[in-house]
Amino acid sequence: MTTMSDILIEARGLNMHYGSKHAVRDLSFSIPKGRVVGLLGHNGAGKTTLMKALCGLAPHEGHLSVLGMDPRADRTVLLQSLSYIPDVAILPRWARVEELISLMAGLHPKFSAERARHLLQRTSVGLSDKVKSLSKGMVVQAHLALIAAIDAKVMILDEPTLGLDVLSRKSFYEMLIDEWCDGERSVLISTHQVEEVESLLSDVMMLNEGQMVLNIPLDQLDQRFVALSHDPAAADAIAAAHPLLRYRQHGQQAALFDGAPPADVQALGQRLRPNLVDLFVALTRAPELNARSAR
Ligand SMILES: Nc1ncnc2c1ncn2[C@@H]1O[C@H](COP(=O)(O)OP(=O)(O)OP(=O)(O)O)[C@@H](O)[C@H]1O
Repeated sequence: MTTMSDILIEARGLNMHYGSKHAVRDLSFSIPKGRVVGLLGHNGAGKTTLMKALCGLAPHEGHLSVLGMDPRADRTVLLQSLSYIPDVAILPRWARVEELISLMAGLHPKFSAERARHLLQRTSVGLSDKVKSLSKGMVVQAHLALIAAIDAKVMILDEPTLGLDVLSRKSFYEMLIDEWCDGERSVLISTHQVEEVESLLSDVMMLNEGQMVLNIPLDQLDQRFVALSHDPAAADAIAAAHPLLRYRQHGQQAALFDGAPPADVQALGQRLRPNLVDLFVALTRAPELNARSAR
């Protein structure tokens, strides 16, 4: 059971604006310790904006607490226990990796140079390499090794594997999960690679046009959503039961329901495991569905 002291991040009635643009709308959620949370949403959904608020980089309205602090007012103290990798690479190109380690050791009280060197051994990045000589994937690995060497409680990663090939993405996530996640710390990751992160995540939050359309632990997906594969002959009866989404899986027609459809409809198909990609499509494509899905 999660207690109040386990909550690392809490938002209630969070709103954010850029001028007249309402980018984040009335979000309420909490992230306890020990979670790996995926933040999903189409381009412009509000993921980066929310992450900036969590790091104290953008003003917000409503209640927001990160590690018990107000991210805007307590930013300097908060950043000792919160690590953030933004969606743009920020490692200085002129520096050698070993110089970055010395720099971090001088700047951050919770940074361990020894740990950074250990983490770098998992990568193909050498200590004497200059950042400008590294490939995009190597820069991301080096960045994660530096950030994961900080003894923080929360890590915020904004599209960390953008532009990387599949092997680099895999080794990035392996390092994160093996070396940083310890059951106490939590990480929030925004990504468009929904399929790929599904097996890593403990929870998923989906944003659509600034609103939360789903916030659920992945092990509860099966309880809430019902996916059925069915014969073409049953299509009309299935459609009449108002599924969230009709799609094809393994060459068969399928339908996804929010909650169990009536027993006579369930009897028309075989139950499938709902996957995150289908849910994402269902909950973020049709605005009229979103209100009833955001329970
Ligand atoms: N500096 C800014 N000034 C004005 N509007 C902005 C600014 N930054 C973002 N927005 C707007 O706020 C909304 C949310 O943008 P945000 O960058 O948070 O989306 P995102 O989910 O991170 O998208 P992406 O997946 O493309 O990175 C969008 O409509 C965007 O145009």
